[in-house]
Amino acid sequence: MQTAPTEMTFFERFEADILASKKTITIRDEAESHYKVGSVVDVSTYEDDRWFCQLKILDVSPIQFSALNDFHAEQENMTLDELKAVIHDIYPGIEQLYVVTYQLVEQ
Ligand SMILES: CC(=O)Nc1cc[nH]c(=O)n1
Repeated sequence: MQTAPTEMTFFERFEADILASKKTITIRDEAESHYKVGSVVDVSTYEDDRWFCQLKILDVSPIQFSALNDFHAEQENMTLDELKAVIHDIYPGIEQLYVVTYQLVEQ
């Protein structure tokens, strides 16, 4: 049994959108999908491990790369083409992914 992670990292380029609640989901691979619904996680930048917020995990649901749609893109504050390119860059060739839906915890 795996323990649920209490931390999450994002690339710096996503920080402003997360803090403005314009990006309300993240799409991760299986290894990064074990978040517990209802938990609050500390969020840091991937590049320099700088803490910048807490997020409450609202949902974790499986999604196939080929099933990503405009609603996912809207929740990522991207076009669908941009989202698919980003996810393909981060997780090349991975079809089974997970949508992690979260809410910014106001500090
Ligand atoms: C660091 C990292 O993997 N960040 C990701 C990955 C997928 N989506 C996202 O928003 N951020």
